[in-house]
Amino acid sequence: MTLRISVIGTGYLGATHAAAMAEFGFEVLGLDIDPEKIATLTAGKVPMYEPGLSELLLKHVAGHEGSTGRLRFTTSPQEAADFGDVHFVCVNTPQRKGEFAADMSYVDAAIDALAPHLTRPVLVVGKSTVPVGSAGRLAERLAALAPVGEGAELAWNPEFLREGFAVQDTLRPDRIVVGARSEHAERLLREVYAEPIAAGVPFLVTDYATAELVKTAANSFLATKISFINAMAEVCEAAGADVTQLSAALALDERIGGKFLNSGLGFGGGCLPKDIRAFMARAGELGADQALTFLREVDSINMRRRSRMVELAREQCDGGFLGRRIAVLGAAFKPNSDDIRDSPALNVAAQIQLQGAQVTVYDPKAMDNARKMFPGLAYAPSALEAAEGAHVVLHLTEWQEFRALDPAELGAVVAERRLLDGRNVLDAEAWRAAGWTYRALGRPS
Ligand SMILES: NC(=O)c1ccc[n+]([C@@H]2O[C@H](COP(=O)([O-])OP(=O)(O)OC[C@H]3O[C@@H](n4cnc5c(N)ncnc54)[C@H](O)[C@@H]3O)[C@@H](O)[C@H]2O)c1
Ligand SMILES: O=c1ccn([C@@H]2O[C@H](COP(=O)(O)OP(=O)(O)O[C@H]3O[C@H](CO)[C@@H](O)[C@H](O)[C@H]3O)[C@@H](O)[C@H]2O)c(=O)[nH]1
Repeated sequence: MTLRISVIGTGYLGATHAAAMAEFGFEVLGLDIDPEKIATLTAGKVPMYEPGLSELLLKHVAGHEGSTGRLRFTTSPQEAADFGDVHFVCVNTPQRKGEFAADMSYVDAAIDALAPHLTRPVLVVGKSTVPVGSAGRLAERLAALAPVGEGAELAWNPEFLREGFAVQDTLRPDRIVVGARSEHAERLLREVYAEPIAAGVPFLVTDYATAELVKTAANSFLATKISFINAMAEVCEAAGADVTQLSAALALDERIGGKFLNSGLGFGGGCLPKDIRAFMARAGELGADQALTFLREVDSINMRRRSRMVELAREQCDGGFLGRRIAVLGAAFKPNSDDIRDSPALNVAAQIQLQGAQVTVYDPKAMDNARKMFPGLAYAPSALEAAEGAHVVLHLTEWQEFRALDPAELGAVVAERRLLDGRNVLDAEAWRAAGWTYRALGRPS
């Protein structure tokens, strides 16, 4: 009999994971505490923007014409407990308010809601990003609360998907890492991931702590690489050098590589910033804080990008924002996503608005989320309309749509042709040729 899988938490990670499990051929039940999200998913709609996810959902959500019917959703933990042989925990682990540490209350609540209904042996698999040591603690909590006791086993299987590529990263990840305490758990997860394993995806089995650490170490490395190139951008700016040429040259060294070496406004989102901070906090608890002091620097370099961009915008406004109109292109923390969690673009927009400018934002997909979180900013339905009457245009999220903008067309509607490229991807020469002042972080003016 094929495995039945429940996915607890159907946000960016869980909704994609649930659809991918259905694509692998399993019967899947998604569980969330948010009834609106569950209603949307049940209607075959994706509550966020993630390329390819809508198609995958419609292919599998029960009750839709032509669907396999393998994917359903619920708000009842008891239904999920009765249904699943394997339960994936995909709930949020945000940064605690006013602290660096991760807020584990959602993971704890998910286990507490599921466990009392577990009356037969099952495998609970953590996918959320958690501080090292959490899996050991949760395994005990689970066995203590489940009527089946240690028959409710825990494994840890961190997730490495990138937003914007979530579907392909879930169906064919670079690697599958599993922290497991028994051969039974390993066997079940090999069955779950039989398809990617058959396609050659490496399947690594470790203890709990190592599996948890692979995740936080990977995100720390990625964040460090971005902050490294942004630190170089600061030096380039001081020395009159060009960081884009520098990174292109570094990238040709195969040992360094060009991925995650794009300088600009730095990293944001619901993962890298909070994950490096939670990692530092956890290392401190473990007495290993010295090992990660460099991450403090990685974080500060990253946050300095945002203030430097505000400064550069002020310089372009001849020293003062009062009464100036600023157009901000981009609100999502990265292109191909509507996610605005810790978005560098919106952080810069809000700072500039606070300092007296009139800021108008446009983003291809993140407008609704941005409006909810930053109701004080103005929004326009297109890049062209956002730019109307602007004294400075800020390009802060590198959507393909912005690369295709016509500098002459935009030039016709702005008050002044001043462009700040926060992502170092626009064609400086083309903009300058159309009469624009083009400035970017870490590049000569
Ligand atoms: N977003 C990503 O790209 C990504 C990638 C890898 C890992 N992660 C990690 O995965 C976890 C989830 O991230 P996300 O971006 O999907 O978050 P999210 O906020 O989009 O989704 C979390 C979902 O869990 C639900 N939830 C909260 N408590 C619940 C409970 N007790 N029972 C059922 N549902 C509950 C919420 O309502 C929400 O829908 C985090 O730990 C994150 O660090 C995220
Ligand atoms: O060269 C680069 C690459 C990225 N970024 C920025 O870094 C942030 C994060 O980008 P990315 O890592 O692509 O997005 P996420 O979807 O947040 O994915 C990261 O966080 C996830 C959640 O933990 C992990 O699963 C992924 O492996 C990890 O890449 C964004 O603001 C990007 O604009 C740069 O500034 N320069």
